[in-house]
Amino acid sequence: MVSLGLEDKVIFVTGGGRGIGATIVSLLTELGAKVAFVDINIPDDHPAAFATKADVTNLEEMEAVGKKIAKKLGPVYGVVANAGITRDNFFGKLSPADWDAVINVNLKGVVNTIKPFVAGMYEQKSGSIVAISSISGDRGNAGQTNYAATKAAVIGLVKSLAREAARYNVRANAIAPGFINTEMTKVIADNIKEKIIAEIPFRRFGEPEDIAWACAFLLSPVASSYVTGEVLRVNGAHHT
Ligand SMILES: CC(=O)CC(=O)SCCNC(=O)CCNC(=O)[C@H](O)C(C)(C)COP(=O)(O)OP(=O)(O)OC[C@H]1O[C@@H](n2cnc3c(N)ncnc32)[C@H](O)[C@@H]1OP(=O)(O)O
Repeated sequence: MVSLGLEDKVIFVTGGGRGIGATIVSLLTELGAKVAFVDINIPDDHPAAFATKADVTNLEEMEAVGKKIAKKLGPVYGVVANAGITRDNFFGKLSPADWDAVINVNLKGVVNTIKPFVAGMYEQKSGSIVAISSISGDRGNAGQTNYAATKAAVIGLVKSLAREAARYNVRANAIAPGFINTEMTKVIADNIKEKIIAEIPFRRFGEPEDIAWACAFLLSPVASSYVTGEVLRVNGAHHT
């Protein structure tokens, strides 16, 4: 029998209440990890070892959550910065508030998610950080200059952090999902969806499980111990 080596590893996920995050929480739990997550709403029927309401835009809240997780579940091995929002519109129509909201959650939120845990990981000389970027940060997407800017920024963050963290045996990677069937993509108008699907060789969106398995791979100290500073595209070859 082989294993991904995630049994009893404490892993923290943001935005774990629904969508891709909820699927990541379920899969990691099934793989034996002790999973903790935050979201702005917590569903009643989640499988995690610990869940609490918290806002990723608030560093103090995230630091308090970090302390609670360590106390309840033990030292954190893995962090998945998944929480994200969209405020789509064409560049000329995006308001300053649309920029601020997206930057606060998708970029500062990722910083606030990782920050409380790095010192502990460095001390343990073990850890894996995964940030959820996006195809929009990789190739751009009309209507998403704000979202794409934050998702590209996260790639720069992770690549730089990987270089800093390697000496402590801590890895940092990003996943760039393509269009995945979740609430976030459900709201795209049908005529736009058709155009997007026509560009995807598979002619369909991906599923949250596709991202959850990529995440399990990047967290695994067995499967990806020499992978760091990498961006794993999971997008059905929706590249250009
Ligand atoms: C990928 C992830 O990581 C997850 C996600 O974010 S999922 C959400 C992804 N978001 C998108 O793809 C943006 C989709 N676009 C929109 O929601 C809207 O177009 C908008 C809010 C940006 C603007 O709305 P609007 O001002 O009413 O303009 P709208 O009529 O929709 O679009 C104008 C034209 O641009 C096209 N268009 C808009 N966004 C497009 C896109 N992303 N790709 C291709 N074509 C697009 C429309 O089809 C339309 O074409 P026609 O004039 O030929 O009909």
